[in-house]
Formats: sequence, C-alpha cells, structure tokens
Amino acid sequence: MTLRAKPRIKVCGLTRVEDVQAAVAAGVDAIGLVFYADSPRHVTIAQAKVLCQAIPPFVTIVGLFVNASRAEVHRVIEEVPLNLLQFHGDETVDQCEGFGLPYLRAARVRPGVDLLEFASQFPSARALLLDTWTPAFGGSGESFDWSLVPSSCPLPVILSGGLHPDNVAAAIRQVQPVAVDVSSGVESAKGIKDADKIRAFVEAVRGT
Ligand SMILES: O=C(O)c1ccccc1N[C@@H]1O[C@H](COP(=O)(O)O)[C@@H](O)[C@H]1O
Repeated sequence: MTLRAKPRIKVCGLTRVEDVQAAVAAGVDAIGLVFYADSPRHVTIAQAKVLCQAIPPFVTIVGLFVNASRAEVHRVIEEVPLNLLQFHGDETVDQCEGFGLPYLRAARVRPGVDLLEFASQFPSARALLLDTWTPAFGGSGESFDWSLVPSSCPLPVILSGGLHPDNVAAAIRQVQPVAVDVSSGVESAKGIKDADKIRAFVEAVRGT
C-alpha cells in the first residue's frame, strides 16, 4: 500500500489579524499575502508586517505578486519575512528567479492551455499552482475542469481556483495535488475571511 501525505493547505488573501489567527488555529500550513494593488485583498508592506507578527514559526508566509517589477518584489522582501514567492501573472522564469527565495509559478488554466509545456519553462519552481483562467489573474472563486490537469507533471501540483469546503475533497481525490490553496471559498466578503469556513475547509482536507 502506498502511503500518501494529506495535501498541505494554504489560505490566501488575508487582510486582518483575526483572520490570520483563525487560519493558524485551524492548522493551515501557509498564509498568502497579496501584493497586487488591483486585488481587493491587497495589503501594504506596513499591513503585511503586522499580519506576519501573528504567524508562528513553521507556518509558511507566501507573498503573491502579479507582474510586479523586480524593485517592488525586493522592497517587499526587505521588509516582510516571506518564506516563499508566488508569481501569478505573466512572469518569465528570469523574472521569478534571483530573489534568494523559492517560488511557486501559477498557471491560469483553460481548455487548450498546455500545462506540461508551461511547467517545462519553470524548472526552478518549487511547484506549479493551478488556478482558473480569468482576465483579473486570479482570486475569482471560479473552479476549472480538473480533468485538464495532466496525470503526471514535472513539478509538484498545488490546486486552487474556486475551492471551498464542499468541493475540496472531491478535487483532491481527482487531482491528487501536494497542496490546495483557497481564497474566495473561505470568505464572507472579498478580503474578509470566515473562521467557520476556514475550519470546515481544513477538516474537509484532513478527512481525505
Ligand atoms: O486573491 C486574489 O485577489 C488574487 C489576485 C490576483 C491573482 C491571484 C489571486 N489569488 C489567488 O487566486 C487563487 C484562487 O483563488 P480563489 O480561491 O478562486 O478565490 C489562489 O491561488 C490565490 O492565491
């Protein structure tokens, strides 16, 4: 019998200390902070520093960027204790590398996108994060057709896009990702997380 670890859990787009505390109490593995000004979940460097004070050791702090300049990414890294970068725009491999931190590369999925070819462009990525294609880059709350995920991928797969407590177990059974990432599905409003939904999401993942 093959033993498979439960997928890790990242909750993204937190803007309030109480939401960080709720996510940590629920047992999430990673917290995502959005440094993309057009997102309703955007945080400033000053806000991010306050949120990070509520994140204990061994919970990974992920900084999400969309087509940011190198200077912007450096500015954030210098001030906020990020462990991992998430590039969610049109970044090339050169734009993801060289920050001295590991990175996740997001692929926006829709029919016709060649995920294997996309993954092959980012051999240095720690994982491929699959999200639903949307003109707004992400955080839409929409899921995509999970059958588009190749059964074998050169990078570990993190599944996101429209996950919520009632569909995440089915998603995990079908895609078998190393981790899942959720934003809209645990919110009461954009950028405002719901502690009950976070707990239900974590329980659903742990029950798989
Ligand atoms: O959260 C955002 O506002 C956001 C903005 C731009 C790019 C990505 C964003 N979030 C990421 O989107 C996916 C899916 O989110 P959802 O659960 O469907 O709302 C997730 O990886 C977030 O990290």
